[in-house]
Amino acid sequence: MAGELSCTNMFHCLSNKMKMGEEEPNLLKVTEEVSSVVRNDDCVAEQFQPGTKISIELQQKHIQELRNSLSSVKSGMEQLRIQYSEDFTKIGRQLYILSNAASGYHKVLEDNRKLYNQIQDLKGNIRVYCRVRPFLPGQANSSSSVAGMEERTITIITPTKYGKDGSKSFTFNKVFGPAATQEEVFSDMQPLIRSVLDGFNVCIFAYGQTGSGKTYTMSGPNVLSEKSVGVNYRALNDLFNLQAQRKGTINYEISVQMIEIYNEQVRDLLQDSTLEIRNTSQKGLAVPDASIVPVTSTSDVAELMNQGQKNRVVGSTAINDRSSRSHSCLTVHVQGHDLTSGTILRACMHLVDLAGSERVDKSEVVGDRLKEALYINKSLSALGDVIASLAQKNSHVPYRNSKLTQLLQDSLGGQAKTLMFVHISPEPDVVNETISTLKFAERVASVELGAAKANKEGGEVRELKEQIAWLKAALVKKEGEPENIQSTQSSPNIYGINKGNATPVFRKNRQPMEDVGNLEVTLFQPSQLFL
Ligand SMILES: Nc1ncnc2c1ncn2[C@@H]1O[C@H](COP(=O)(O)OP(=O)(O)OP(=O)(O)O)[C@@H](O)[C@H]1O
Repeated sequence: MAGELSCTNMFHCLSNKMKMGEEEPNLLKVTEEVSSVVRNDDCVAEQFQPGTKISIELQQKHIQELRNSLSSVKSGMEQLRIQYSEDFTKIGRQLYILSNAASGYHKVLEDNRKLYNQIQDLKGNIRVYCRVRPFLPGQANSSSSVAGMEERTITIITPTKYGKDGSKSFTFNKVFGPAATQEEVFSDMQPLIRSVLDGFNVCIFAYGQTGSGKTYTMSGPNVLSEKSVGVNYRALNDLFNLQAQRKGTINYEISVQMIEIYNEQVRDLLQDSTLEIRNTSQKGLAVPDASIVPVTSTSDVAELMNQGQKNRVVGSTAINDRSSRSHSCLTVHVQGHDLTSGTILRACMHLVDLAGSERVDKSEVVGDRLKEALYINKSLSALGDVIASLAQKNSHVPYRNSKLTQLLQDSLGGQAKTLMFVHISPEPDVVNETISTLKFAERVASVELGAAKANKEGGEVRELKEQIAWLKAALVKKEGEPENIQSTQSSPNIYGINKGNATPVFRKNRQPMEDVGNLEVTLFQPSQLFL
């Protein structure tokens, strides 16, 4: 009886373990346990009477059957194990091949992207990125005017025409959907932003109708967090990091200006005063009178941005409470001195948040607000005209038609790298605005400006240019001072050495040189002339 129990228990135990799929070492252990029970049962059988003997024999028969099935299970398991291990090896090999193919595919994609960007760089196309704003909290988001999005294409459901709905697709350098994060957006434009440290002028401008997310992209939402800060903060932060990394090879000085164009008046946001745009591209400063403040950390920048934001003209329209009725521009000036080659570079980056591009009738405005809207429309259409004449490669480009185009002149027609960030709202009731925005953006994308050039020059070229400039200046000064001819002949003062109260030929600081473009020239020391 004891044998029967232990055998049955063992059988259950064995089958349970097999059901549970325990590993083979366990199975072998169980097998040994069963065998030992069976051996014990054999001994027990000899001690019983004939009646019980039959049942013992029966049990022994069962046990034998069990043994047989156990050994067939064992060999089955062994075969399974071999089969599994072969399958695993095969799967491993296939996974290896697949992962190689996948990484190759990603590399090809990455190479394609780089090549595409290089072609863009060579042609100097204005890059155009498109961003779709998500529906805002509390808005019904059952239907969107965006029918589909791919990496570079966006499809919009066009309004019913002649009784049937249609769709229209637009292709740009990159399309960001409503779920795109600030980090994703920034990381895509990061290489462009970084090129300012290599001497390229950069311009990024946010375009779109009121409330489509321009300020969100450039600065961030009203309440800022590390995750939600926009391009402006991230760009400066990135430049500071690079500045620190390159310390020892290149010394960079970074400074910022913040201006606003409101009703065709240029205002300094860091001083709250009115200014003029001047054609002073040689100095790299479109608005030389605006305060230019050196910055060394993100907290400096945050402080300045707060100050600038307070001075911004913010109105309220029927479309968006937080609507800004002016174009704002944060300009980052960078000057670098390569400590090994002596090269000096100077570049600037305009980060522009344009005023809303919606039509006047949509804004339901009158009085001052109407005046603002008209100015905005005027400057944006001047921007459109400039873009159109650049696209047609006209000899005359009407930059002077608005303050905005005057400000962006160097970035649009010069040798800058330009990115337009076009924003659209997903609501179907503004689809006409969305389509006209995207059409404008498509035209911008077709403009080829020619390859951008870095504003840097090697030490030797710079020195030669400095010498020429210095000699020219000395000549002009001598020509204007005939009474000094005698004294100059007897005691040459062509180095501009200050004699008594006479004004020195050069001022103490750096002197801009016309033909050096953005380069700022270090004061030429007379003693260097004959070195
Ligand atoms: N990508 C986004 N994710 C979340 N909220 C967004 C996004 N884009 C915009 N918003 C929100 O939408 C509202 C309008 O955005 P924003 O003020 O940036 O528009 P705008 O185009 O700058 O308008 P304006 O022309 O008036 O300056 C804000 O509340 C903003 O926080």
